[in-house]
Amino acid sequence: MEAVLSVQEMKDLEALTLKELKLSEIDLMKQAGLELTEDFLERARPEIHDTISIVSSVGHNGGDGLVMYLELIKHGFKPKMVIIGRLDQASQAYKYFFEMVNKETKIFFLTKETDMDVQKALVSSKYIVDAIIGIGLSRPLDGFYLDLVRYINGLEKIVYSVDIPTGIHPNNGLLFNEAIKANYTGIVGFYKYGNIINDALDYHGQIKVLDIGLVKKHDVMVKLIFDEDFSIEPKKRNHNSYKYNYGLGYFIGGSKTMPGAINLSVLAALRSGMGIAHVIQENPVARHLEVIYEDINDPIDITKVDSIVFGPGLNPKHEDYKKIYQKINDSQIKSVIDGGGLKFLNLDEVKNPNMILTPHEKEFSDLFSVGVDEVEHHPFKYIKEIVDKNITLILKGQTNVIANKKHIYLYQSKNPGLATAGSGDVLTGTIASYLVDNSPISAAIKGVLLHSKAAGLARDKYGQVSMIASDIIHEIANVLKRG
Ligand SMILES: NC(=O)C1=CN([C@@H]2O[C@H](COP(=O)(O)OP(=O)(O)OC[C@H]3O[C@@H](n4cnc5c(N)ncnc54)[C@H](OP(=O)(O)O)[C@@H]3O)[C@@H](O)[C@H]2O)[C@@H](O)CC1
Ligand SMILES: [K+]
Repeated sequence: MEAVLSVQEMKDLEALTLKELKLSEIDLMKQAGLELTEDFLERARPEIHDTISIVSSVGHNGGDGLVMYLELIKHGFKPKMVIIGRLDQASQAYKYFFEMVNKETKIFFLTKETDMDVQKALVSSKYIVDAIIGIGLSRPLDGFYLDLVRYINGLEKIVYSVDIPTGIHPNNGLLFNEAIKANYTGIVGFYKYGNIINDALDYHGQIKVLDIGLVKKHDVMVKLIFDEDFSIEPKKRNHNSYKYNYGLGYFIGGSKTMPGAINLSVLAALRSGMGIAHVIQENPVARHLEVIYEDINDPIDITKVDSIVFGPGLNPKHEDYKKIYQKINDSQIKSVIDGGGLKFLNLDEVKNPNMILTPHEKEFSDLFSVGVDEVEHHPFKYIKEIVDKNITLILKGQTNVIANKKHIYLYQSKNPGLATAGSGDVLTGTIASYLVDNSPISAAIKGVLLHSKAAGLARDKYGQVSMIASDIIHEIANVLKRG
């Protein structure tokens, strides 16, 4: 599990470190540059005769680049140093290292007149270090900056980005207009939001977080989690037990046009260990031998049910579903609200503290009646708004957000094969199964992890293009057999 910070938290931590450890900005920049150089040598593995260009602007990201220059020459490399921006705006710490580099080499300053020289330096390099802009990026790139980033991307060199690829918004991971496509990124101190979410995965290349001796922050709410952080082992089975010991689930959803969704959910739950499952579906088409099908008008005794999935493939125009939703909301039943079920939800009227919402980004933005763009730009603002209402949230995406009032966990499956119809329905089933014996947040985490591991096996078998949602269900068995 790794802390993920906002830019402000990172800046506060930097200030705290300087104060508590009585360090100067020069000390900290030096430490960052040292760690970045070690990482660059270790992961990008340049050979001593390889040509390297370090491209810096005049902020502290550029300062890290200057220290890298000084370290690389100590290791026997002969890098070229390119600087863009106005030196008169640089900090004292930057100027300190600038003077040292200036004594060692002829620096290429990027201006209109020197444009061709810089191009030549970059073209002749095997490696380019991007120390242009880091977490101080405050607006879209334009002018020389934009041209430079485009030029570097066009060269297809081995690029190592310092802290974050230049052009990625440090607080939301979105591309402003253009960003460096890195092969490696050395992240200074701690993950920032911009290293993880939205466009981040497509621009960072391989990442590593570098310890530069910042003081540790203990009250971090946002954390990146990994498979090994949580056990997903299902409930142990006794010989002397029967199906109700492993949970009774209700699965409500499906419609004429989407009869499969609720079936994917129920089958995933059964495969994940749920003991017995009922489906309530308008016009059931597909019927599975292991499932009990009920009519939408049959009364459900909600007090006997261990968990409910409400919504996959559900047609929200159907009035009877509204009554069921109200019953769920008026109770404390552990429930997963997904797809069409989310349409009944009014965030200000949620009463049930055991609800897990599983929207994708569009459904998430619909909950607030805002555009997708808005939630992409300010994801944590909206996530906090939901969890403050005592709701557990799984915001599905290439980075999944799993959150409640106390924690915001980020989890990356790194499996583009998951972008296939029905994979979200399967997820509701894995969560429902864990809900029988776990709190909503634990079930949410375990459900996401099991789903992701099973999807990983499905990808290994069928490839990320051909894998489909049913394959994920089959592979649940292989994950649990192994685990
Ligand atoms: N946090 C830590 O503990 C440590 C952090 N460290 C390092 O410091 C980095 C953060 O440094 P930072 O705050 O100086 O910001 P940085 O990324 O260099 O950018 C600011 C410069 O970019 C400019 N600029 C902005 N947008 C622009 C645009 N669109 N187009 C053009 N220019 C633009 C902006 O200009 P201005 O907006 O002032 O005109 C200013 O000149 C961090 O990523 C890490 O590498 C380590 O050294 C030590 C420990
Ligand atoms: K950078």
